[in-house]
Amino acid sequence: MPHPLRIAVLASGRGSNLAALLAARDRGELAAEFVLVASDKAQAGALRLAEAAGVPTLVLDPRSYPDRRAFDLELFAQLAASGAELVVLAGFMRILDGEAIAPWVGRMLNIHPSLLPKYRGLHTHRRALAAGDLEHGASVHFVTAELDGGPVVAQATLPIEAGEDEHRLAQRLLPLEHRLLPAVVALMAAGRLAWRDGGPWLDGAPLAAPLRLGPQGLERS
Ligand SMILES: Nc1nc2c(c(=O)[nH]1)N[C@@H](CN(C=O)c1ccc(C(=O)N[C@@H](CCC(=O)O)C(=O)O)cc1)CN2
Ligand SMILES: NCC(=O)N[C@@H]1O[C@H](COP(=O)([O-])[O-])[C@@H](O)[C@H]1O
Repeated sequence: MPHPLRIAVLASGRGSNLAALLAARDRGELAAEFVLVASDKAQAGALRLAEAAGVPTLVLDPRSYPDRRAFDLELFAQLAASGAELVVLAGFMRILDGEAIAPWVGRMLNIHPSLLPKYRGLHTHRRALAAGDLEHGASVHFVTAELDGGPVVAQATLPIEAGEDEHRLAQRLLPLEHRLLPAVVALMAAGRLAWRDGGPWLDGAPLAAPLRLGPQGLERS
């Protein structure tokens, strides 16, 4: 029996995606040990969730560093020291320096609230509504230096409802995120999803297209 995957989570906000990961672990659906939750925001709700779950926490204040790269290099030095084998960005709101993350490409995932490659960056729900899109969704992708440009592993979609605003759309998307992210991380923990030859492989073969979140879980598209 392989050891549980050692996971560190970076979060800047409320931490509902962290909570979903912890819950999946507690249900026996995710063979993981959470070794650290780190944030750039001392008031992040994710830190309170981690403390309540007995997970070590770390806060680094960007204002204490001379520049972004110095902050990121320290952050990832701390992640390495934690023994993390996988880093999950769960609402982490800083663009990361390419040099700092280079050793972690293939070992870092992000959940992004859009159907990538549409709407990289911020304000995704607002942009989907402004574009008149009929559907929206979330993507889990490997993190690379290119912002939200790494290979997409899986996506979840939902129809956009007439007249809804960005806050309602965001709230309706969250439950799908809370299923999507743990399902992908569980594939990593089970050794089924891996990074080889510069891209994602699933069950021993290159992942040709993102998986889709269906009623029964992740499905090949
Ligand atoms: N090098 C990479 N860094 C990050 C990635 C990535 O794929 N490559 N993913 C993002 C997560 N993210 C969207 O999913 C995202 C987070 C933050 C921003 C952004 O513009 N941040 C601003 C500050 C915004 C704020 O403080 O409200 C900034 O860093 O200047 C865009 C997309 C995480 N990092
Ligand atoms: N660009 C990154 C980004 O916008 N991520 C989004 O931030 C929210 C965090 O919520 P949480 O703190 O409750 O998990 C989530 O909706 C996540 O997709």
